[in-house]
Amino acid sequence: MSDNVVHLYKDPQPAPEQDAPAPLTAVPDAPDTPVVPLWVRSGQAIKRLATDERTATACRFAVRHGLYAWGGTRIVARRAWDGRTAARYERMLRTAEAAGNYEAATEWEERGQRFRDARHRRRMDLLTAPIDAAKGAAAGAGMFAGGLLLLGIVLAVANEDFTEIATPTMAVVQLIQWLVLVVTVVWGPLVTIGPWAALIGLWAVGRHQQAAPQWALPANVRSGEGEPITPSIVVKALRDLGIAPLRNAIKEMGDAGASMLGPIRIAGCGVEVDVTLPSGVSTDQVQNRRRKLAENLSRHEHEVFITIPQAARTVRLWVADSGALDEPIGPSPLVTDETLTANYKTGRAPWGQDLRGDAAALSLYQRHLLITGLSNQGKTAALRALALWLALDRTVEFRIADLKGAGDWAMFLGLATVLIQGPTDEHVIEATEMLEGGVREMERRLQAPPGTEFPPLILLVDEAQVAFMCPLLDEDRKPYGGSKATSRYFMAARKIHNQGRAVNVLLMEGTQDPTDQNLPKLVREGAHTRASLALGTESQARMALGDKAVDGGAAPNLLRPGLDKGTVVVASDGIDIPAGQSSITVRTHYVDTEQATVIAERAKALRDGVTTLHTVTSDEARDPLADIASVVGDASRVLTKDVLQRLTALNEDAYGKWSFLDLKRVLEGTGAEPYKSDGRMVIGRDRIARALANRPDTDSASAAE
Ligand SMILES: Nc1ncnc2c1ncn2[C@@H]1O[C@H](COP(=O)(O)OP(=O)(O)OP(=O)(O)O)[C@@H](O)[C@H]1O
Repeated sequence: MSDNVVHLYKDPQPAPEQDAPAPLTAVPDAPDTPVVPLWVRSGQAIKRLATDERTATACRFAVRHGLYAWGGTRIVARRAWDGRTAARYERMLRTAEAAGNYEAATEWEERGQRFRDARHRRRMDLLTAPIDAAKGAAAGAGMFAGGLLLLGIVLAVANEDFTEIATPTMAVVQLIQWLVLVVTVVWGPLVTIGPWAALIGLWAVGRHQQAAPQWALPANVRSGEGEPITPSIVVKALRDLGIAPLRNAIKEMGDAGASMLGPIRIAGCGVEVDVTLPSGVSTDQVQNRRRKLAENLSRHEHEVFITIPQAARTVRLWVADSGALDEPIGPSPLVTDETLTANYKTGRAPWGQDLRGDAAALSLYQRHLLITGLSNQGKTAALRALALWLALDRTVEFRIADLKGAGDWAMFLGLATVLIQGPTDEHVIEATEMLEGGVREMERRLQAPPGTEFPPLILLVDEAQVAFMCPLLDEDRKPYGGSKATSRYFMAARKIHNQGRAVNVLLMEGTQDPTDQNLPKLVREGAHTRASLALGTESQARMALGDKAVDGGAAPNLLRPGLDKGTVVVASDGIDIPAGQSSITVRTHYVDTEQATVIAERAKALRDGVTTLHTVTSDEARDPLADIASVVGDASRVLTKDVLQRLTALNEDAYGKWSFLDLKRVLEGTGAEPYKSDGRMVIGRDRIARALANRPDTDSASAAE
């Protein structure tokens, strides 16, 4: 019924909530907060006050300015003492002696002696000086009085007035009276102000010299951020290095410890200075304290490089301008200069900048290369930049195995003659066979008549540690990985290292996080150019670059993973390394994958068109399917073992190293794959014939795509 009722008034609005009487709730009394005793509260307040940053700043301010006055007094006193005594000569003499510079020591001794003689003469003169001074004063006073009298007489005669004789004398007397008056008026304030003025002078000297303890100095001075490197800062940093003989020798030298330093030269985004260490201090003692030295110079550890130049007992410090190393370097000439070409023999790959900011270019001519580093530090990018430059020389052939296979080398498709991409054991087998193919080519070249010119063949394996760690055995039970005399990858790499250089068959390897297992000693030492990005430990740095480079100051283990991406420490005779140094640090230009693809396209344009193999077949352009068909002959089926034997007999070079896997790989997808007959693997004549008849015109096994 209610549905039929039409109300004559609007729907009643619900009563506004505020009109409803608020429900009364009983609020309990706030619980009694326990009263903290006064002494605790006072203690807390004092603690808060004492630890407040503003209190610390105020204390520092007060102490600093107080000590400026005290420090200034010491400095002025010392200067006065130096000026009056032979202390300065003594100090310089000790400095020269401590530095082993006996010639300078003799000279300072002579100068000191001359100073003493002159001082002695002055002192002797002082004995007779009062009498001479009295005589001089008496004579002067007499002459002055006589002069005044004469002037008075002249005035008296001129004015015809006898009283004028005394006028000049009286004028002088009055002048003296005035002077006395002035002095008596000024003296009081002078006595009051004088000491304060002197104090302000001393304070100003102390302030100028920052003569207060380090902790009391203002924050910006304390941190030394951006502080330029001056001789005194370097000497102080060396003194506080914690090497007792060095500290003592510098103390002996006094302020002039700077004589240990050569000139401070601007070098790229930092400065460079040679330090000749006093006897008893060895260069490696300084090298081992790189972090402390950097901190003493108000720099981060990675901003200070210590190398050993040729001069004996000398270390060369390179100190970056604060933060300069974190600035990116510009793009690679490979990217910016579209007309750039390369010359394998005479050219150098523009790789980056050294720390001095000079272009760092690497010659790859007849040098095997090894680049290592922790994961994700820019190893592939650095290696690829070199390969891309080399690709701009159209005579260079590349065979590449990327055992990560994430597409970092994909742009070499159509540029490299072999491109293997992937991390599986199958890929390792292919990479090994690629290297063995390189060995065969090398051996062929070695047998050529002397003087034959060979085009460069670059065998490049990225993530080579995957190959060394591969546990797979071939059909002869020879391991692909490992570092035994039977290890196939290892032995192929060794052979190329031993003999490939002279015939331009070169191996370039990129590996990660080196250990003795994933980068055997013989392989690391076979590379002529060794480069390393950031590494974890010094022992890894030794593996990557060799003992000589590390002993000479190379320290990729001190690069900062993540922050120093693309920075490589290089030991090679293919790059300009300052005399006496064994390595150089290069900040490489980053060529990303997109840019790399563009450069690769340019390189392809220089070539007539290269067919890239994704698997490795024989060196000669043979037709394996046809060869298999021919060795199977009329028999309806032949054991795969026999097929392999017959293939070897047909062409030892092409098929001598073939295994069952090769046979299977070549026949895969053709419909003529090996199959089991009577429990043994065979190849069928009819199937092969069908496969031959049905195959497209181009051989799919070796087609580019
Ligand atoms: N020269 C460089 N300057 C700045 N950043 C770089 C440089 N080279 C590489 N990087 C950065 O480092 C990243 C990793 O580079 P890359 O793939 O070459 O390292 P990787 O050491 O080969 O890594 P992994 O071996 O772990 O695959 C790049 O994506 C890039 O961001």
